[in-house]
Amino acid sequence: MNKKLAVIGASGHGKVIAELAEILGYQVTFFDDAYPNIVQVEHWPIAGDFNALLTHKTDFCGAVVAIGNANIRQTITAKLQQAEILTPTLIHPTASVSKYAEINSGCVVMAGAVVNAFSSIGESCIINSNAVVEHDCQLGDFVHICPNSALAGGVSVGSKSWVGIGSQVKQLISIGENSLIGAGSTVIKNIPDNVTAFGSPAMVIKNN
Ligand SMILES: CC(=O)SCCNC(=O)CCNC(=O)[C@H](O)C(C)(C)COP(=O)(O)OP(=O)(O)OC[C@H]1O[C@@H](n2cnc3c(N)ncnc32)[C@H](O)[C@@H]1OP(=O)(O)O
Repeated sequence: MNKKLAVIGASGHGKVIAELAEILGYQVTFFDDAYPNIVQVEHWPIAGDFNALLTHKTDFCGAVVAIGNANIRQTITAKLQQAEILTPTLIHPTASVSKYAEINSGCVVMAGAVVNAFSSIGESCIINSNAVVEHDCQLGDFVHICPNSALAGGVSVGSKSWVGIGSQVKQLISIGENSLIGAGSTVIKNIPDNVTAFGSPAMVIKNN
């Protein structure tokens, strides 16, 4: 079986994904639009830009978008789907994912993360190292739950929102779409769409 996986984005996040993919038995090839200005990331060569991947797509069993920016992740994911390139979900062996949870395609679930029963994770989400998504949470597409953040039971997070590192969200809270929760926040009231909020308790600071 072809286990050659394209990783798009030669970033720090890309390096973590590359190692995760290797742990899962894939052979990693990077693609990045900075090519040919950048031809290598650590010991991994960069094979070309995104168009090069499209040209050689039949060489690969799929691709992972290793880009933190949700809008860019969304755009590239759409192009991959248009090109009929599969976007597998990668789950680290030390992550704990309930058999009753649903995780859509293109997600990465990093080391030590927990996704508990009856939670639903949208497309191309990042559940980062040691993040906790408790029972009955609903995450839209392209969400990022940063390292060491915890969503209590029944929390919803709208598409393209970002919960910053080391934050916690009280049970049944709703965070809107395209919103950003700053690092180290405690969210105890609902957060609307398109805002940045931070602090303990988290307050809306600005419109995005
Ligand atoms: C594997 C990984 O690396 S995953 C990435 C993890 N990274 C994160 O989670 C980062 C999340 N980002 C943040 O927390 C950012 O600080 C943001 C987005 C909330 C704000 O960023 P900016 O809009 O650039 O704000 P800026 O840095 O200019 O700060 C503005 C003010 O808010 C304060 N502030 C910024 N972030 C926070 C925060 N999280 N909590 C409390 N205060 C904050 C600053 O101290 C500053 O205060 P001052 O005006 O009194 O000096």
